[in-house]
Amino acid sequence: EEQEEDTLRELRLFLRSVTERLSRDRRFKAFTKPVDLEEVPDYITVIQHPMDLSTILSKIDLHKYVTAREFVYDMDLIWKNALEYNPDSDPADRQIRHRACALKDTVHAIIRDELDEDFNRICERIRDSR
Ligand SMILES: COC(=O)N1C[C@@H]2C[C@@H]3O[C@]2(Cc2nccnc23)C1
Repeated sequence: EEQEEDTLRELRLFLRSVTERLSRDRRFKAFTKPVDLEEVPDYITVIQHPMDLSTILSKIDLHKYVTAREFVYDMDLIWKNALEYNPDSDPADRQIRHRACALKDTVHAIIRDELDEDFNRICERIRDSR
């Protein structure tokens, strides 16, 4: 009903604010757009489910997320993909893995600090009812 749409609208506002904050952080530049599959042709053979911040922003606007849990699942894809595709000891791989870990810790800290538990439970009940 209308109250549910009000709740989901508020969730989208929160998820956009988190995603835009992360997109402005210079540490996360490599995560802002999809990896270019023409520049990196083997990427799609290694990573089955690519994800990036611009794709998450598009999914928010397409109403793909009804809970923060689904949003965090896609955020976790970003840093897990980076750890998987960049495993080597060379400085470039180490730098992107460090940034991937920073992304993971930042996302989880923002959700812990800024997502109200009762609001989250209302979103989860909406999802379970659908
Ligand atoms: C999230 O970003 C990544 O996992 N990567 C891995 C790719 C390998 C390396 O860096 C990336 C893009 C790139 N493009 C051209 C040549 N080499 C590279 C970004």
